[in-house]
Amino acid sequence: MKSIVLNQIASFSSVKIPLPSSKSESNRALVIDALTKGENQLQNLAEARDTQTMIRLLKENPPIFDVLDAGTTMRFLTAYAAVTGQHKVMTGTARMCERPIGILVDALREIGAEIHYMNVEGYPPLAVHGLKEQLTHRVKIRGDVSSQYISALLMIAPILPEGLELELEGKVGSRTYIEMTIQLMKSFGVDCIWEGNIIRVAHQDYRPTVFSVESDWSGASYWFSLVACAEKGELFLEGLKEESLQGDSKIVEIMDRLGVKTEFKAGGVHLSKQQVKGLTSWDFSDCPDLAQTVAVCCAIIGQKSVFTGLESLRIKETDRIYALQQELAKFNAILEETAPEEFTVIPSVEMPHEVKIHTYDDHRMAMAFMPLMTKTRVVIEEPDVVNKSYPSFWKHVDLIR
Ligand SMILES: O=C(O)C1=C[C@@H](OP(=O)(O)O)[C@@H](O)[C@H](O)C1
Ligand SMILES: C=C(OP(=O)(O)O)C(=O)O
Repeated sequence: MKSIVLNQIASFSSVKIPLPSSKSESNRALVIDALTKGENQLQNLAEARDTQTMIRLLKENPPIFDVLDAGTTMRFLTAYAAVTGQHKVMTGTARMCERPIGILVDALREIGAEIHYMNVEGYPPLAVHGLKEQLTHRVKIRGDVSSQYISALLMIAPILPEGLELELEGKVGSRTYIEMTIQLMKSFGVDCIWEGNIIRVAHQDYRPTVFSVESDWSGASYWFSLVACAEKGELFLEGLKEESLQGDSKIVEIMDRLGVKTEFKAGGVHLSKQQVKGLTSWDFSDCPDLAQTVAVCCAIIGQKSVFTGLESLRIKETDRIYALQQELAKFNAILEETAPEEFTVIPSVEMPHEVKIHTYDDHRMAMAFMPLMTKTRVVIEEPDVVNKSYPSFWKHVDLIR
């Protein structure tokens, strides 16, 4: 599909949204399942392309692991191939081959894996020749580029004959995703000890487990934003629970400030409108995937706000800072770098009659701009990008229209 047209709709009545499952939880459960040779029962796995790609590669076990544009699949399967002693080529889309992986490769090489860059040093494609012998159980690793390298190493750590001790250096971004990995490993019977900047994992066995994946809080964020932007409207988001492994559940707190009341009920959450309390600033270090949702929401509802912790956005599916700046400008809003690594959202003062949003091969660009339909007619280009994490997204948008 070339584009999708969202006609203006300022209000809607009560609608139920059957949220998809989390791709982050699914991809961790799948790697752990593969490491335990599939003795688990995994329920509610995500429909996300990133998860379906993981399932297919693990099942078919081709010599080339083409992960497409899935960051977790690339990072987790590189570590998986290394620890299981396999010869694999790891590759993906052109953009995936621009997303750094050197920090993970260095750590795996120190542990004893043989890995070669096939094109550019520090980036996929890679030729992985698995580990023959563990050379060390102590590795230092930078925490400020991607937490996925740390999660990848943690999940293979109990399989290593000597276990693993990771020393995290510098600022640790996306910390909640590391916590998610540790919690998930615990569900499968493995203990990690995290003290200060050291995480220790002894050699131990994963225990066969029945594991059910939760609904996706990152996907839920677009619906929170829709309620914040609408004149009137209520939503019921199915499957979300108050206690979650996902750091993106922070959206409840953020949206409480932007005019959304959240009530946890049996079977999900009920969202309704409340008075805007104001959001003067927010640090997105622990929830980078929420930044686009919240930036667009602030720009629409007239909330000037200062955002920090956006460093990792430049190396995701696209340069998300650049993409946001370009697309917000189309309805006269600004994302301005007001200090090093500090960005201010300056809301729209005048809304055009139609806005055409370019999506930059980034699912979150398409979904974050959907709530703009409460103010004007929106055309979203290449809407199928949502398949990466939320293939049923536009079907769910149709429930509102
Ligand atoms: O571990 C995960 O499941 C993820 C970690 C985050 O990436 P970084 O650690 O690279 O910030 C996040 O942006 C991504 O969508 C999913
Ligand atoms: C950054 C994302 O995913 P990944 O890094 O796994 O490609 C995302 O889903 O927003």
